[in-house]
Amino acid sequence: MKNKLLIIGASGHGKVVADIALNTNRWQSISFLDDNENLKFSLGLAVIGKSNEAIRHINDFDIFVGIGNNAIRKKIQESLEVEGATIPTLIHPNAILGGQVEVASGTAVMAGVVINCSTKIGKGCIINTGATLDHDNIIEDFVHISPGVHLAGTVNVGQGSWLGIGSIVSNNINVASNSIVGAGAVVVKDITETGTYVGVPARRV
Ligand SMILES: CC(=O)SCCNC(=O)CCNC(=O)[C@H](O)C(C)(C)COP(=O)(O)OP(=O)(O)OC[C@H]1O[C@@H](n2cnc3c(N)ncnc32)[C@H](O)[C@@H]1OP(=O)(O)O
Repeated sequence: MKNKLLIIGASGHGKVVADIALNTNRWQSISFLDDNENLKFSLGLAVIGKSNEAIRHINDFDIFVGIGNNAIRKKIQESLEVEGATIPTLIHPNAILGGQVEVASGTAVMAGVVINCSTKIGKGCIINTGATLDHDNIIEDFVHISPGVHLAGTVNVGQGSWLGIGSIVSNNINVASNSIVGAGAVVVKDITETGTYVGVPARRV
């Protein structure tokens, strides 16, 4: 671990990521890279360059991808991994994690999240504000669990999926990779085909 953190992406999601980092008191300095040339500061922290300049900072900074889009976050994190960047996990001090919970690198766990025991979260995920993930869940890499989502026990969410705000997944359900579950949807059956699912009960659109 280094004493400086660089966050790629200084807009909404990047700011929340920075806010977690500030709350952990792990880094002496935190700054951003962002492609918006007009953005000089975000959350009072300096934007020091563009996202394609990350590699040159690898020896001096831990680097975290603060971009909400799953596919873009995956692409950038994987290129950083190839270059040997140190990619931390960011867990808000007011998140509650049970026993034998694993959270991989590049994943952000926001304030108010509860993750119950024996759940595994992959790399580059977003576990957003106030979401609850119960026991024995498996969340694969580069998933976004939006604010206020509730996952019951033994739910598997495939790589790259996005569960929209306030959605619910019942127990023992599998969600196929790269699926989208709409805001407020309730998933009561396995999602076996990648697609967009909305409503109560959730149906493909
Ligand atoms: C901190 C943060 O901000 S994290 C981000 C949180 N944001 C979210 O979670 C947003 C989640 N997004 C959604 O729910 C979106 O509506 C999506 C992704 C499911 C669909 O978006 P799009 O692909 O643009 O679909 P579109 O808006 O064209 O809707 C298609 C149809 O599905 C319906 N629909 C869309 N979303 C939903 C939903 N959540 N529930 C029920 N019906 C829906 C629309 O009304 C429309 O129906 P119609 O054809 O009869 O008019």
